[in-house]
Amino acid sequence: MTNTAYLSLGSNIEPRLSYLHKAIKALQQSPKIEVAAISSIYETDPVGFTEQDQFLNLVVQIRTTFSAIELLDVCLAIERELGRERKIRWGPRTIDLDILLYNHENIETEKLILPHPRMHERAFVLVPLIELDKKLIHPIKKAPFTQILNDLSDKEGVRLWKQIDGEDVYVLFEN
Ligand SMILES: Nc1ncnc2c1ncn2[C@@H]1O[C@H](COP(=O)(O)OP(=O)(O)OP(=O)(O)O)[C@@H](O)[C@H]1O
Ligand SMILES: Nc1nc2c(c(=O)[nH]1)N=C(CO)CN2
Repeated sequence: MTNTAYLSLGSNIEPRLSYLHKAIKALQQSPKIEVAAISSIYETDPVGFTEQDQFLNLVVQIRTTFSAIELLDVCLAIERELGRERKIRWGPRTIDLDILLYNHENIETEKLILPHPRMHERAFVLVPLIELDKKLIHPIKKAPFTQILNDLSDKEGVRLWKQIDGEDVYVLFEN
C-alpha cells in the first residue's frame, strides 16, 4: 500500500543548501520512496534554542511503501550519513528530517509521535507545508493548517530564500 507523508527538512550548518540537496537525493534513491513535491526553501530564525545560526527549511511530500517507523529509521540514517550530531537539544545540525504527517495517522510511541508534536507551533514548518497543499487539515486537531498558522502568535522569522518551481528544483541544486 502506498502512503503519503510530509517531511520537514532543516539545516543551519554550512553548506546548508548542499545538506538539504543531499538529503533529498538520499530520499529519492530509496526504491520505496517517491519524492512527490518539494516546497520552496525558507531562511528562518532559530526557534527553541535561539543562540545559533539561521536555518534553511523546506518540506517535502513523499509517497512511500515504508511503514512510519521504517520511514523514521530512513530519516535517522540520512541524518547519520550527513554527520548530524546531537550536542544541544534543538541546537545546530547539518541536517534534520522530521516526519510531520503519515497519512492521517496518530501514532504515540517512545520512538515516534505523529503528527509531529510541535509542528502546529512552528511557522518554519507550517509555511512550506501550506505551500505544498493549502487544504491540509491537522488530523487530530481537525483544524486547517492555514488557520493554525493564522492563529500562531509567532509567525515571524520565516523568509522566502529560493523559489522552487517544478523542474527548476534540480537546476537550483545543481548550480
Ligand atoms: N515525528 C517525528 N519525526 C522525527 N523524529 C521523531 C518524531 N517523533 C519522535 N521522534 C524522535 O525524536 C528523536 C529526537 O529527534 P531530534 O533530536 O532530531 O529532535 P529535533 O528534530 O531536533 O527536535 P524536534 O523533535 O523538536 O523537532 C528521534 O530520535 C526520534 O526517535
Ligand atoms: N528555524 C528553525 N528553528 C528550529 C528548527 C528548524 O528546523 N528551524 N528545528 C528545531 C528542532 O527540530 C528547533 N528550532
